Amino acid sequence: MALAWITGANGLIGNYILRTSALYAKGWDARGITRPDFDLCEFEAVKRAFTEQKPQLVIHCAALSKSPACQANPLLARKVNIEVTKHLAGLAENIPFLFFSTDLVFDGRAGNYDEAAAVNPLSVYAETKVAAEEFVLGNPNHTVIRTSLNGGTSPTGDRGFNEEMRRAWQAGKTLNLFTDELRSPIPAIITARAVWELVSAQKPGLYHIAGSERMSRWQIGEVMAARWPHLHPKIQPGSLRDYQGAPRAPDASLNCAKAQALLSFPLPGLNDWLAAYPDEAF
Ligand SMILES: NC(=O)C1=CN([C@@H]2O[C@H](COP(=O)(O)OP(=O)(O)OC[C@H]3O[C@@H](n4cnc5c(N)ncnc54)[C@H](OP(=O)(O)O)[C@@H]3O)[C@@H](O)[C@H]2O)C=CC1
Ligand SMILES: Cc1cn([C@H]2C[C@H](O)[C@@H](COP(=O)(O)OP(=O)(O)O[C@H]3O[C@@H](C)C(=O)[C@@H](O)[C@H]3O)O2)c(=O)[nH]c1=O
Repeated sequence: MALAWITGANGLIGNYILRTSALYAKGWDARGITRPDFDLCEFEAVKRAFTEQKPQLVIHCAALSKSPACQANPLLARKVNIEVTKHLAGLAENIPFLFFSTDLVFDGRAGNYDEAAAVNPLSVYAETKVAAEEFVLGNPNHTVIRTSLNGGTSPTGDRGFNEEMRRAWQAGKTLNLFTDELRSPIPAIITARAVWELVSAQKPGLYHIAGSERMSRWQIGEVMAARWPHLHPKIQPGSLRDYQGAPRAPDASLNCAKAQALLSFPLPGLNDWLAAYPDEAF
């Protein structure tokens, strides 16, 4: 079987892509590339490993993936999210390369964005993603996947939006959740299945892969609270107007019709998926 590198494999999405490879990617020998293997900013070490291992596919999930962290450390955000991506895409020039971008490349004024919509990043995180996308899409054999809030169980237990909420409630905190911020939340295990199907389709390019239901952060909080009543979850309605950080996109919901046309299954809405899998760890 041909070797596939999954960078960021200790993270939320990368770990699901790795874990589901036996199920959804039978032709691939998926190898997780994690920070303990090497720091992706050490370009010589990365090049040596790439030359020795000769992967035939790279799914690049590694990133500085939290908006606040990127806002606080723009240089590191650009190094990891742009320069690392450029280096890996360069090494993978002649093989399929898939890069993860975000719904936050949009300013959220319209919502229901398709792949033809104009980007307008409002944060450092989003700016780094736009710059990396442009480089990756310069290679017609490479792919950019824009996704929205992903949930699930991560190796560190704190990477999914659902995990962040659960930890806050376990600590007795009250979550102030925006009623006026809309996203397209998706279980990361669904993202992983869709990514493997895109790999099999061998149709590189730009794709949106996200949940089919547009939800506010408040609505997401309500469904999470209903799933864990034993945590006595406390939420209160909040507004973007009161947020002190970088400007936020009011409606970054994604239109995923282009990817959906290639998938063997319907991209679910979060509510429907949670109802269908009440016992799934989430
Ligand atoms: N999760 C979400 O809701 C969304 C995610 N995305 C994008 O999807 C991709 C995957 O996101 P997600 O899985 O949530 O991210 P995580 O933060 O869960 O995982 C990112 C991984 O990248 C690794 N990493 C970061 N810097 C380096 C480095 N210098 N060398 C080696 N490894 C490094 C981290 O290692 P370590 O564990 O050691 O810190 C971590 O395991 C990212 O590009 C993100 O921007 C886009 C939209 C939504
Ligand atoms: C959702 C939300 C956040 N916040 C605050 C908490 C936090 O400090 C800050 C940033 O929110 P988030 O951490 O959700 O970051 P956000 O900008 O929503 O980005 C998220 O979506 C995509 C892009 C990802 O990559 C995820 O990893 C995650 O970073 O806003 C609220 O006060 N109320 C809310 O309802």
